[in-house]
This record gives sequence, structure tokens and C-alpha cells, in this order.
Amino acid sequence: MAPHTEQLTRPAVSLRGLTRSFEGRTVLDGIDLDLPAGQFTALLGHSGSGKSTLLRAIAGLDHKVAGSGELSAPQRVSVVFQDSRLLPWRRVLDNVLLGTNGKDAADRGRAALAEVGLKGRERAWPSELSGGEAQRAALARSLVREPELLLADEPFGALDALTRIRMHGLLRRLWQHHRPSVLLVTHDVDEAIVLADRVLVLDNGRIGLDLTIDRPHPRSHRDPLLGEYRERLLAALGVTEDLA
Ligand SMILES: Nc1ncnc2c1ncn2[C@@H]1O[C@H](COP(=O)(O)OP(=O)(O)OP(=O)(O)O)[C@@H](O)[C@H]1O
Repeated sequence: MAPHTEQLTRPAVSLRGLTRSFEGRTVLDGIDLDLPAGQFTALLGHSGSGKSTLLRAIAGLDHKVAGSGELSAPQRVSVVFQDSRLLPWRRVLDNVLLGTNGKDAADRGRAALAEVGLKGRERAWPSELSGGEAQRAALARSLVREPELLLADEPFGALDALTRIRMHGLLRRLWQHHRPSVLLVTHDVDEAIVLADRVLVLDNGRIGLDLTIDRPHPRSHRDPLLGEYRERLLAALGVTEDLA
């Protein structure tokens, strides 16, 4: 393979045999996974299945996972959590600029805030933002560094359903504009299938299902063709009963 081609096809994240146990209980059991550069991947699984543990390992936040297998991830990684983690004593723009430098940092910060729909809120305090606005600011903060990999751990989990749908559109546009590789941890099957090109289901410490969502973006929550993917994912998650 020519070096140029190899560069293009090298995965952004590569895991081989990744294992993690807590007090003798195995949570990740020899995970093998490649995330291609620029791909949007969602990770589903029951509560306690190890989704956050896997994301923390990829983020380099879990030192105990080191040596359990092979793990390679890019240098520039941003992480977004369920709560915005904005520092309450810093204004919104100063939060976005945290850890950035360079002469044009402030301009990039303002541009990032405009991109997430927070133009004019640069000098607001985090306490003055709604939950959705705070998550927008968190996304601006993560993107101002132009990450190669964006890790998102239930970033919309605390938002109401309508705000969440609007945030899906925002995250999709940000991804298409900046093109980081994305790994989105979510409980929400619909969120996974409208956003991701590939959905993984974590089950018993392993990737139980690896499903490609072959539909063009932008997708609609109402697209009937997504129904088949939803069924397969719900079956993989063991959700087979109607509520009736
Ligand atoms: N620091 C820790 N110490 C002990 N046990 C832990 C620790 N972190 C995670 N665990 C355990 O590992 C398992 C997986 O946790 P993890 O948070 O990765 O699950 P999850 O799939 O993200 O769950 P949820 O969807 O509820 O957020 C859980 O049983 C949890 O109790």
C-alpha cells in the first residue's frame, strides 16, 4: 500500500485485547475495535455494561487499563460529558478558551460560540445558561481545539426531548464541518441511529453487535427505513417486549 493511502486509512482509534476489571469483576473483556478517522460511531449498552469505562480508557483517563492490551488514540482528543463542566467563576468565552493559546484563540472561541448558536452570550456566566445552552458551550469548548477525536458520554442525557432533538442536528452539523472521529455513548437508540454511521452494542464486556447505518445524512427521526435498524438494536439489547 502506498504510504499516502495508508495514512488515509489508518484508524483513529485502535484497541486490541483491552481489558478492565474492578475488584475482580471483569467489565471490559478483551475488546478489539478500530474506529476509522472521521467516522461517527455510537456505543449502546445497558446501564453498567462498561460504556463509560471504555470511553475513559480511550480518553486516556484510566491509567489502570494501560498494559491490559494495545490502545492507540490521537493526540488531540476532546471529551464532552452529560453535565457541561463549565467553571462557574469564568464567563462563557473564558470557559471555551480554557487551555487554548495563540494570538487568534479569542477569535476562534468567538467563532466556535457562534457556530453552536451562542453568539452574544460570550460574557454570560454559566449560571445564566439553560441546560441546552450549557451543552452548546461545552461543544464549543471541545471543538475550539479542533480535536481529531471527540468522545461524548451521554452529552444530551440530561436534556428534555425537544432540546435533545435540536442538539442532534447541531452535533451532526459540527461533525460534518470539523470531521473529527466521534464516539458517542448513549442510552438512546434513536439518537444513535439518526447520528451514527456505525452503532456498537457493548454486552458482557465485548462488542456484541457492530451495525453499519447505511442512510445518508441528515437523517430524520421519522425515516421509516431507520425502523429496521432500531429493531435490530433493540433485539441486541434484549428489549423484545411491548409495554402493553
Ligand atoms: N472506579 C470504579 N470502581 C469500581 N467499579 C467501577 C468503577 N467505574 C466503573 N465501575 C463499575 O464498572 C461497571 C461499568 O461501569 P460504567 O460506568 O462503565 O457503565 P456504563 O455502561 O457507562 O453505565 P451507565 O449507562 O449507567 O452510565 C459498573 O458495574 C460500575 O459499577
